[in-house]
Amino acid sequence: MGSKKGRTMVEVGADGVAVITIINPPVNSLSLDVLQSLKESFDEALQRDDVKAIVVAGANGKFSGGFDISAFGGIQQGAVQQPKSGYVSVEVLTDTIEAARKPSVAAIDGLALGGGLEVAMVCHARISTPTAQLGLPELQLGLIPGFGGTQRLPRLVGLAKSLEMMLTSKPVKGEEALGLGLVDAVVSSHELVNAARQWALDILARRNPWVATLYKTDKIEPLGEARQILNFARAQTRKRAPNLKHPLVCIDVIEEGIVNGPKPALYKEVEAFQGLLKSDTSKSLIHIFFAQRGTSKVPGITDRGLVPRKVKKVAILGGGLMGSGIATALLLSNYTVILKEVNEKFLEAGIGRVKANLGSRVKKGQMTREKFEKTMSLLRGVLDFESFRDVDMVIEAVIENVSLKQQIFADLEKYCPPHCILASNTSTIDLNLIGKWTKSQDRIIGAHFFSPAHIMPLLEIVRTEHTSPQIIVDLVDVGKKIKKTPIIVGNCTGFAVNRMFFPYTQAGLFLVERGTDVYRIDRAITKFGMPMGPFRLADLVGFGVAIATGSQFIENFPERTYKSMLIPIMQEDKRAGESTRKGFYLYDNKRKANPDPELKMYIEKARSISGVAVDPKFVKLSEKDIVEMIFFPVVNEACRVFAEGIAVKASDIDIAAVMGMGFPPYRGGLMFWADSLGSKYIYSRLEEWSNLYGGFFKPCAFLAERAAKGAPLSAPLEMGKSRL
Ligand SMILES: C[C@H](O)CC(=O)SCCNC(=O)CCNC(=O)[C@H](O)C(C)(C)COP(=O)(O)OP(=O)(O)OC[C@H]1O[C@@H](n2cnc3c(N)ncnc32)[C@H](O)[C@@H]1OP(=O)(O)O
Repeated sequence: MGSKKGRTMVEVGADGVAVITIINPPVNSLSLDVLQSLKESFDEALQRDDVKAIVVAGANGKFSGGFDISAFGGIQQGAVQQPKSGYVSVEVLTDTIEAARKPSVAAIDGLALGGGLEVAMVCHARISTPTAQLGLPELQLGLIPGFGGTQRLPRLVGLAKSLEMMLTSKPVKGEEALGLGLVDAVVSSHELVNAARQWALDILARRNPWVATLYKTDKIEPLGEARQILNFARAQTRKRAPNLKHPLVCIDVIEEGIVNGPKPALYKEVEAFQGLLKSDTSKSLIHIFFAQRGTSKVPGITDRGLVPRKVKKVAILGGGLMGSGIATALLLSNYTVILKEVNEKFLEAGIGRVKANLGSRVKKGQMTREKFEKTMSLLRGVLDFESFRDVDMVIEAVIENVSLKQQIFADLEKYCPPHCILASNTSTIDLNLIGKWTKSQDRIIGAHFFSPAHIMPLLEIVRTEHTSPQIIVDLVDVGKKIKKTPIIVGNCTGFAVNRMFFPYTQAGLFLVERGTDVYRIDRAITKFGMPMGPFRLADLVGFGVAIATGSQFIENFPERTYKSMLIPIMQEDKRAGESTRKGFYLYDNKRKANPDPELKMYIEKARSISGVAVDPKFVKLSEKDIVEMIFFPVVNEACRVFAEGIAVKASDIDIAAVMGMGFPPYRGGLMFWADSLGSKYIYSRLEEWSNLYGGFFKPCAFLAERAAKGAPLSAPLEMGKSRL
């Protein structure tokens, strides 16, 4: 027998209250061992004559983060034996705890998520702290609540609110939970367990109600109204997430409880849960959950026991779109920020942008006026380097000009203290080149944000062969503090995300020149699950940027660049994308994109420059073929990024694709999705296209090798092959 994963503990006080504590660090997840132990603890408490009432709590200030997600993999593969269907939900939670002759109260601090909240909801009352987070985020994992949550949450907070909580996976905090009726009282952390004990005794004395949540009816709407709410939620879900089935399954299970009663619905819930656990969607989303947490674990860097140093004051060079966005992100996490510009006018504009970013939060009610003023007071604008003498980190965010950046880094070395992290937000330029005139190569690092920097969740941290591990660990820590998911990548043109984006646009241009309709391509790609197809994206980014970054790629990877003149021709005609209100689409006042019949003219011109003719096969290309011809070149590039050691793990590429490109998480990220199709298949298609249409499609050596072995693309590289 392997060692047990977590347990519960029972302590009986002189007041006759048994406190059952869930202990399974770090988040007290409900492993099968914890659940078994919970059942035994309850059996003990219910049998003992000296126990009158029960409190359930979690160790170390966290109630429970829910079912143990790391056990799902084993269950999916059949390697872990599960208890029989309905055992936990019905036999343990409903028939043992909720139906007990002794009252129980949940004492909730920290987290009560998923199965954690479901355990709390079978108790006869709940007390929480104001900061506790309560929610059912199972849908985020492609699942539905499986321990009765679909039945009990609606009965506590009403149908509409419970649907919102489940469909968005968003938790509520203590005070809101109190207002909703999800908890019965809110008290401070140090009073929590005693308040829960007293509440339990008061239930016993009938001073507080003894509620079996499953049979509560006062919050559920009458059948007709309930059906309306459910149908509305169905329609919205179909519109918002047309590729996902599990939200609809969730709504069906909730409806079952309203129509046929909650007890039979508990069995339907379990059955649906187990079915969904086998789905590709849940496998993909669970993969993403762990991949996201794995990005900050880099062998040789984060396993050395280095402690991140404290970064308090950060200087940013350049108050343009990127610089002001980065400043906003830092300010929002209470960093002191110095913004440097070259003249008063630019400085004022930069500070104005930060103000506007924060101001829009005030408008949306996400920030109080007072907090806004306080946050703005952390920002100081400057025109020279004098105040750089005590900064802990600098982020350079000026235009992409090599000699300008070289000069700046030489200056930084002079003015900044020796411990200061010297970061550049460049998206394409080699960091070694940027730091060429300094002796500080070991503290130069890339901090590549995505626009808008205060909103996009990804931060590419670029290390060179000189960057010291301490500097990397420091920047990862700052990244996490400003709520970004950091991925650590090697130094090259375009790093991970832009290297993948490049063939995305290029493949689109290739198809269009051969006769596939621009709008059909974008539609097929958005149907696949991308937020935007390649052409709508090019409009958003703007043709100026697209051409500038494109030229970096042409220079560095000429053999695999598809050279189309379509974008430059349009740019010349003052169509430069959304900012000029014309690009591949026409834009109205409300930023709505409409097809433009004039586009044909430009396409014909580009076609004749490339010397290609319309091919009827491409005019009628199926949606599946469009998706594959756009994404297989992207997979091919991702394989290079992996094989070159630019990304350390395939799962980092998955996160880069999901958070940097908007690749649908329910497909598990780019490499995970590619593996679901198989390396052989992808290789054979690219090989076929490469023979027909040239080097742009040529499968790389890594892909060829994996295909020949029938090996997954995501399998780790052999040791020692990585460049870094
Ligand atoms: C039958 C039931 O209905 C089914 C379920 O309950 S499904 C599970 C529902 N619960 C969830 O989805 C919650 C998932 N967890 C989270 O959202 C977040 O981890 C959290 C809000 C709990 C904590 O966030 P945060 O403090 O940022 O820490 P985070 O890095 O995410 O997690 C800390 C560690 O706990 C692990 N962890 C978190 N929740 C876990 C869970 N439910 N099971 C197993 N491990 C979990 C993480 O993998 C991470 O491990 P690591 O340190 O080895 O990387």
